[in-house]
Amino acid sequence: MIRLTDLHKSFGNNAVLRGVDLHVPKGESMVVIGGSGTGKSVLIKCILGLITPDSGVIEVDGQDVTEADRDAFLARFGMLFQGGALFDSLPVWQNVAFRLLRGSLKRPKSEAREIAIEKLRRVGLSSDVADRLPAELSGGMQKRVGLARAIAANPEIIFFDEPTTGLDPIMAGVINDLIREIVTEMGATAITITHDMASVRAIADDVAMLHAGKVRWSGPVSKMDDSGDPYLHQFITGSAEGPIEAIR
Ligand SMILES: Nc1ncnc2c1ncn2[C@@H]1O[C@H](COP(=O)(O)OP(=O)(O)OP(=O)(O)O)[C@@H](O)[C@H]1O
Repeated sequence: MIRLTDLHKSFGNNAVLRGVDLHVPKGESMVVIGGSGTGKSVLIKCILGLITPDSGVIEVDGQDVTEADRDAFLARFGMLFQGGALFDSLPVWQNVAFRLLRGSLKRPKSEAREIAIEKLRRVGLSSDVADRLPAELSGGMQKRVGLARAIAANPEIIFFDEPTTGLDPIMAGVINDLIREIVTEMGATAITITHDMASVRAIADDVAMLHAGKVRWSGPVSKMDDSGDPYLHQFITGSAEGPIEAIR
């Protein structure tokens, strides 16, 4: 369970988060949407402790994250970064097993490799990909490798940052379906940031829309189309007409 209460964060006079409240129950898939610059990445970075909020409380399973042991806390998270963020000089399997080869999750090398190959298989990649370099793979394959890395240590909580950016619609659909399947089978709590409405519909149990520093609307994905909220409606229909300024 992740709970954010009255989270504030400014950079100079740019007040990005202005009282964000958000609750993600255990095992649920929450998708956060909102225009560019509304603070979606800042929100995730606050949860991970990469950015310190100015005020507000972040709890994971009822514990205030500022009181948690850092290593043990981070070991519970998996993250699929925007653009994959693979290490070019490391073979695919070492990218997948990155966190299993060092730090508190460290395993013997042969075991880490075995886990990497199993996770690669889970995302639809065969073992002969393991010793290739990321640059030798297509964008869709790299995204799968990033996904395999995110789940390598069986995290309880997974963040997906723009998981389909740069992929063609068919590959995006494949990645969306994989994310949904994996989150369900792992029983993980997931938070996804995306602009891709197809992703929202494929991945979300619940949706939260950030606007003007707050959660403008949140609710089950099934209620999104009939929310009656003009901001959400404009966003999901991609319309230039509506309360959200199209020029930013
Ligand atoms: N470390 C930082 N220092 C100063 N300003 C920052 C920092 N990180 C983010 N910001 C600002 O916070 C605002 C929100 O940024 P953020 O990256 O969270 O937006 P976003 O909603 O994820 O946007 P996008 O959809 O375009 O990725 C922006 O105005 C950005 O310039």
